[in-house]
Parts: sequence; structure tokens; C-alpha cells
Amino acid sequence: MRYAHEVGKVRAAEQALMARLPEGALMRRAAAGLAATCARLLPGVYGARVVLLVGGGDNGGDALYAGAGLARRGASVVAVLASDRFHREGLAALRTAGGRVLKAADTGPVGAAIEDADLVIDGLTGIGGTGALREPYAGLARRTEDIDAIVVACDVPSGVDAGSGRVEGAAVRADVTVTFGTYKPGLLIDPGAAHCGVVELVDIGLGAHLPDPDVVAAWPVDLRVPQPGSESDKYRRGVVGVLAGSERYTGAAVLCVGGAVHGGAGMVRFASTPHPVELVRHHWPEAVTTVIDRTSAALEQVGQVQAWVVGPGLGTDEDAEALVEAVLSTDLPALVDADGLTVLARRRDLLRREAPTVLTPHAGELTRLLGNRTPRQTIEARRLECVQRAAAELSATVLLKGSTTLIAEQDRPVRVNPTGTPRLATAGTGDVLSGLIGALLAGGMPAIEAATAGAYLHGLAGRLAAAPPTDGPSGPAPGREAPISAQDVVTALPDAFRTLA
Ligand SMILES: NC(=O)C1=CN([C@@H]2O[C@H](COP(=O)(O)OP(=O)(O)OC[C@H]3O[C@@H](n4cnc5c(N)ncnc54)[C@H](O)[C@@H]3O)[C@@H](O)[C@H]2O)[C@@H](O)CC1
Ligand SMILES: Nc1ncnc2c1ncn2[C@@H]1O[C@H](COP(=O)(O)OP(=O)(O)O)[C@@H](O)[C@H]1O
Ligand SMILES: [K+]
Repeated sequence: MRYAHEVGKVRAAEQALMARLPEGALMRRAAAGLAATCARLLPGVYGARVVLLVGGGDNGGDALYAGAGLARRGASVVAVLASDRFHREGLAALRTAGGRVLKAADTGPVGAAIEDADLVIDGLTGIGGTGALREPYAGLARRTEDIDAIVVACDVPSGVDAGSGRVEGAAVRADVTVTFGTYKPGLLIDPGAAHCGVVELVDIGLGAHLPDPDVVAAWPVDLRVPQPGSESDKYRRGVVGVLAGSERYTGAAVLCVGGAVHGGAGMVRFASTPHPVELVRHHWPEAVTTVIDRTSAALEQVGQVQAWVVGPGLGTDEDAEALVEAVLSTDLPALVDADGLTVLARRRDLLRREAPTVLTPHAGELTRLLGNRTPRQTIEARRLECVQRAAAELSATVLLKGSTTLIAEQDRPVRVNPTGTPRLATAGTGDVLSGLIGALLAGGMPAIEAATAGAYLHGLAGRLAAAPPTDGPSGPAPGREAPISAQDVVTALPDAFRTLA
């Protein structure tokens, strides 16, 4: 399981552990782990050309000690000092082991050393990095782009904000990130996550000093989607009611019902105006459909359900508002998406309810929900902070879509979805997700579990649809993926579910 702690908690745990250890012992543990990974990545350590990019803090100290370890095993190691400050004992250890030292200002020799290197250790900044990298750090980070060497980031790729994953300027793109004690949120959340390559966690003994995690990556073994048994019938498996589509927007309804039909509910009840109902009946004969007039009394015409999905393609007029209000006035779990969220942005009073509420905004919708005080770009850059704030302010389970979907509920660790592909960034895939999560809610899953499992399965279905069949679920090379449609995601859902069996 991958879990992450806020930077302040990592520092507190390090302090508590360091107080019980001899001076410098913790850094040497970290450096030994880093050196061991580098040694494994190299075809041979003896004679290998290794460059250390060394910042002024303890991240640089780790790199220097790791470099000293590799130099003792016969590697040719060059440290590039980015600052007049540096870790003195670390540098002394490197010199004793036969390492050489350059200053960042020696641009010619530094450039040549990086170009010729077999492996570069990025020790510019770790959890102490703040804001965009300044010079000469930024220039050194840029020098690692498009080189032949393996790039190994120490603790965090420099330029990535460890606490949030924010990247404000130049940042190292690592092949491997060796992180210490626990993951940091920025290693799990884009854009930071996309800079990490493969992340290796080195145990430095922090475990006993760490509190509960702040961020947890969804893990397939923990996703307990409802399984039918011999006693199951369609009602006991859960009935999901979908209120979606309008005379103007019909596709959203078809896709949302598609997600619900493949989400494992015993039955999908769909209600809307005549045109979307006709199309849904055509595409999904399994759904039980009702033509409603869009008033608050409409829900009684639909029949019994165990959970509601409201919003995709609904429109944002007064009728749509009446439907959202009617759903949120029930004591059933409810998911609000798309146009439903636009309605909610002007009727946040509707969120005052006891039953579970799941909101599935993308960054633009979340801007509106938060009263237009936080611009879309800020939400995209500070996804973790914004989804946590939204869950607290809106008293709901909030699933923030985009590159690394996050799911937050107040006083719970934020869930990070590890599946998905940028190929999902195509119209209609969000509608599939809301239908899918609605079906899981109707099956009795708690809101945060339904949202987490839904995001995982949806992302996996996207990958399965986009990837060549031989690549399997866990990692097609992005360049080998094909464009997909939202309907392809629906079609791939059964295969995604089968991976959990
Ligand atoms: N505290 C501990 O006991 C341990 C810390 N460890 C290492 O120590 C790191 C944290 O060390 P520090 O707290 O010294 O912080 P860092 O070394 O991560 O960063 C601080 C240094 O980076 C510079 N800096 C920060 N932001 C910058 C920017 N935007 N542009 C240019 N320079 C910038 C600062 O001036 C300072 O010199 C961890 O990430 C980890 O690698 C490990 O050795 C494990 C044990
Ligand atoms: N860059 C990206 N990488 C991965 N997934 C993405 C990316 N951009 C969007 N997605 C996913 O694609 C889906 C798009 O949903 P949404 O924005 O609601 O589209 P629509 O409203 O057209 O259905 C979401 O599941 C979202 O998480
Ligand atoms: K680093």
C-alpha cells in the first residue's frame, strides 16, 4: 500500500527518531538506501561515471554520502555544488572516498560531466524545497533533460513541491525516485507524480514515529466491490436511480446509464424527458425508464431506489434545480455531477443533509462550487489542498477529477487514484464515472469507498480500452495507447471489474 504524510509530520517523525540515534545516523541510513538503488541500476559500479547535483540542505547531504559509498566501490564520482552552503561532513566523506568537486558556475566542465554520466543523482532539494527552483538549481535541473544517464531523484525530484505535487518552474524528471521513510503527497499527485518515474521507498525506521497517513493510494486488494451471492436478487443487489439528460443534451444520459448498467447494480432506473428516455431505451434495454415532467414530484414516478445520480446533461434551469433539490431532500445516498454541480453552486443550502453525498467535479466545476474564489488554475496546481477544503466546506465526499483523481472526506486520509490515462480526457467519460459510482453506492458501499472503487475501475477501463491487449492493466507505455471514446470505457468496465476478482 502506498501512503503519504505531510512534510511537517515527516519532519516531526525524523526529529523524534534522530533524538534516539547517534548524530548523522539517519542521513547515513537514507544515503545507504540511495546508493544501493543506484548500484542496482548500473550495469556495474566499478568505473561507472556518476554525477551528484548537490543543493545546500540535507538533500544534498544524502547525495554526497551516497556518492561517497559509490566512489568507495570504484565509481568515478563528481559532485556539482549548487550553493556555497553544503553539507560539510558529506563533502568530506566524498573527498575521502576519491570523489571530485565542481561548482555550478564551472558551466563547461559541469555540462561535460552531465553529458558523459551513466547516472545522475539529483540532490538539489527534497522536502525543504519551496517555490520555483532558483538559479543555478533550475539550470542544473534543466541540464538533466534528454541525457543518456539514468536520473535518480533523492527523496523528491527537485522542483516538485513535496507536500502537494505542485511544479512551478524547472523540475527534474527522474527515472527512479528513492524516497525515505514514507511517501510524500507530491510523489503521488500530478504534476509531481509524473516527474518521479518508479518510486522506491527506503525504510529508515520512521514508521513507529509517524501518525496516520494524510494521503493513501487506492490499492486493488482494499477495493471490496459488492459481490452477488446465492441469496441475491435484483432488488437486494441495489437499484440506482439516474436523473440525467434533457431535450438538448442526450448523450450524457446514455453514457451515465452505461456506467450504471456495468457498475453491478441489480437494476438501473432512468428518468428524464421523452427524447433522452427514447435513446436510453434504445441503447440500454436493461434500464427501466420513465418519462417525467421535471418537477419535484417527479421522484415518486420513478419507483424505489437505493441511491440517486443526478446531473449529467440535466441543464441548469429551474426544473433541473427542482430535481437536484428533490434528490437531496431524500435520505438516500446521492451523487451530484456536471450540471447538477452548477445548480448546487447557487444552492449550497441543499448540501445540508444527513445521508451521504458524493460530488464529482472537475477543476472548473469545483471553482464554481467554492464560490468562484479559487480560480481553476489554482485548483489544478493545488489539487490536494483544494479537495480537502471542498470536502470540509461542502460537508460531502468530493472526488476531484483530472490528472490524478483525488477523493476527500472530512477527517479521512485523501485517496489518490493510481489508474487512469490522459486518453480519458475526452467528452463523456465523466458521465460514465458518475453512473458507475452511483451503482456502487446503490450496492451499499460507503461513499468514500464507492468513489474510490469507481475512480479505480474507471481509470483501469480507460487504460484497458486504450492499450494494446498484450500490455495488460498495469502499465502500457503511453505512446502505445490509442484514442478512446467514452463508450469504449463503458465496454471495458467488465474487464476492469474482473481484475479485482
Ligand atoms: N531531517 C532528517 O533527519 C533527514 C533528512 N533527510 C534529507 O533531508 C532533506 C530535507 O533537508 P532540508 O530540510 O535541509 O531541505 P532540502 O535539502 O530539501 O532543501 C533546502 C535547501 O534547498 C534550498 N532551496 C529551497 N528551495 C529552493 C528553490 N526553490 N530554489 C533553490 N534552492 C532552494 C535551500 O536554500 C536549502 O539550501 C530530505 O528531503 C531528505 O533528503 C534524509 O537524510 C533523512 C533524514
Ligand atoms: N489529464 C488527464 N489524465 C487522466 N485522466 C484525466 C485527465 N483529464 C481528465 N481525466 C479524466 O477524464 C474524465 C473526464 O471527466 P469530465 O471532465 O467530467 O468530462 P465530461 O464532462 O465530458 O464527461 C475524468 O474521469 C477525469 O478524471
Ligand atoms: K531531490
